[in-house]
Amino acid sequence: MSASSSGPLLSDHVLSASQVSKAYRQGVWPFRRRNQVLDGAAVTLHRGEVLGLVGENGSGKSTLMQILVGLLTPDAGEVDLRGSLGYCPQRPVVFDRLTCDEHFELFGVAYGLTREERRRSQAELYEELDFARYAGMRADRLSGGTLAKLNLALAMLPDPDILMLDEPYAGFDWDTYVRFWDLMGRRRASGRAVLVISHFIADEERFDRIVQLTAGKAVEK
Ligand SMILES: Nc1ncnc2c1ncn2[C@@H]1O[C@H](COP(=O)(O)OP(=O)(O)OP(=O)(O)O)[C@@H](O)[C@H]1O
Repeated sequence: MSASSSGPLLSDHVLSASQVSKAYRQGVWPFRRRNQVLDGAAVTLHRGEVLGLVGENGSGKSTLMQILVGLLTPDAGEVDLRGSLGYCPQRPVVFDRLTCDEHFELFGVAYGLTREERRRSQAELYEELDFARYAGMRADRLSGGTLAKLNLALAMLPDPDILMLDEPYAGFDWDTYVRFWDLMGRRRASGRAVLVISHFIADEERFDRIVQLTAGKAVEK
């Protein structure tokens, strides 16, 4: 696998993955078996595109996304990333005892943002996702929906070129769901790209394109 995160956006695609294969090995001998989850999957994401990744439960959507962001090594395949990346995992990775504000501070340092950049982006995200009133609350006291907002906001904090979201709005109420799509619309308009794993049929018209994972391959719908 080769994964690069290089330089200016010279071509239209910000992400291109081809021939991606991954099998999980399960059980112990003599009952050991291979679960071939991805079998030569390919996906391309362009500037200013909001792409939906759909498929049945267990079809390998999260596995593919983890490979695309570099968290998981595939058995075979190439991933070419062109630009900065933000990733929102299906299960929020947060620190129970830290408040929302403290998460922004910590992630701001990790992303290499200046204090001013981080403060500006943080204030916008509180406003856009409407959760400023929880700024001082610890993560382990947040409701599921507010935790999902924090998870999304942390991925968006550095305003990345490519945003990868694994079922980001499972816990959102309707108002937040609408705000979410407004935000994605603005990213599209500014030439940023988004890949979203979704289960909602109702979302389909909101995507520019949809790729479906079936039998380990990604097929355009
Ligand atoms: N770490 C792992 N070890 C072994 N098997 C795994 C592991 N992670 C996922 N799997 C298996 O790989 C298959 C694909 O899982 P994955 O989570 O990628 O699917 P998904 O399409 O995202 O599912 P869902 O829609 O339920 O979120 C499933 O059969 C799952 O049990």
